[in-house]
Amino acid sequence: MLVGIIGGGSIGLLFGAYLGQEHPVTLFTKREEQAQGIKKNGIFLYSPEKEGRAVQVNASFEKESLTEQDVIIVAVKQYDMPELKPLLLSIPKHIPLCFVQNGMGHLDMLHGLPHETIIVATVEHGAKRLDDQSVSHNGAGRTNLALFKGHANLPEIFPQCTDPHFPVTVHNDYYTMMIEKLVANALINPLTVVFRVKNGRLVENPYYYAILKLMFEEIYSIFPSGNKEQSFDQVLRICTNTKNNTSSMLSDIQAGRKTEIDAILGYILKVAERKGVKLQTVQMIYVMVKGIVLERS
Ligand SMILES: NC(=O)C1=CN([C@@H]2O[C@H](COP(=O)(O)OP(=O)(O)OC[C@H]3O[C@@H](n4cnc5c(N)ncnc54)[C@H](OP(=O)(O)O)[C@@H]3O)[C@@H](O)[C@H]2O)C=CC1
Ligand SMILES: CC(C)(CO)C(=O)C(=O)O
Repeated sequence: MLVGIIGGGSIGLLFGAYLGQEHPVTLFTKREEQAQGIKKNGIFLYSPEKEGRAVQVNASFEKESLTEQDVIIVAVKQYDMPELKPLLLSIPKHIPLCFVQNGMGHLDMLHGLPHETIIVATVEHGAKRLDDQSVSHNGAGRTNLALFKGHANLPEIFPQCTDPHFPVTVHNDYYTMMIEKLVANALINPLTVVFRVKNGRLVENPYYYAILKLMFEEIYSIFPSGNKEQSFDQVLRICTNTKNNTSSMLSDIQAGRKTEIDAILGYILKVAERKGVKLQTVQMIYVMVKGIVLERS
């Protein structure tokens, strides 16, 4: 299966390295020098259990060969999606597109795409790009997939990977799947920014944990999906599995990039407002992240 990946950041490189072991992968990058480096040397995959190894993949700065792919995984940040839209519209409608973004902010845009099959994914791995060709797999989780649009059989159109460190699970209900991950990101990402810590410290430090729990109570009152205890356990599981990772939002802050705060906490606050509910802790953490961003800019 010919796999195209748009975006050579933490997740694009991680997916490229795992899927590239079993499929011809082409990574479509924003910068020419990144594509050249990957074409020459491959992607270096590091993980705590294994020594770094290179996986050969193709890479391209030009986007013409997007039209030759069997499936395309879009691994740019949610805030880069509007700029990417013209490119996505130029991809033939029969090619399935898969979106891995955290938060819910991109879903409106997906409604406007003409493609017959659109997949959404929630990624529970912790990954951090070390440089243009290297990624550290800082916490093995799983990738959850669900159909957002279309009738395809997901295991047939999404590339299989037999590596036990890269499991993929298929879900029937995309909305529930995404809300579950939204809750985890709403707690982990902003709190790691405010406290400047890796994910694991949020459960290891009892004071950070107390805020995590307080925020969870507020968010669960807005999205009471499934059993409350199980829902909180799922957040703790993701936090623990990715304990050595720097969250994507803290990475954004450290690199002086925009953050996905509006697609994550901003979305939750809007839903709460529509329901006439005030989420005091969530509101405070949202404002704190916005303030930190302003200070860096
Ligand atoms: N990192 C993590 O552990 C996890 C991240 N996620 C989610 O996955 C998504 C991707 O995150 P992550 O990989 O961390 O983000 P990164 O910022 O590491 O990577 C985003 C990449 O997209 C590239 N890009 C931006 N615009 C374009 C474009 N027009 N064409 C081609 N490439 C483009 C950037 O290029 P350039 O390098 O030039 O800036 C960058 O390489 C996010 O929504 C995040 O929330 C989900 C789970 C875990
Ligand atoms: C899974 C987790 C929490 C990994 O850090 C993530 O989604 C992110 O950083 O955006």
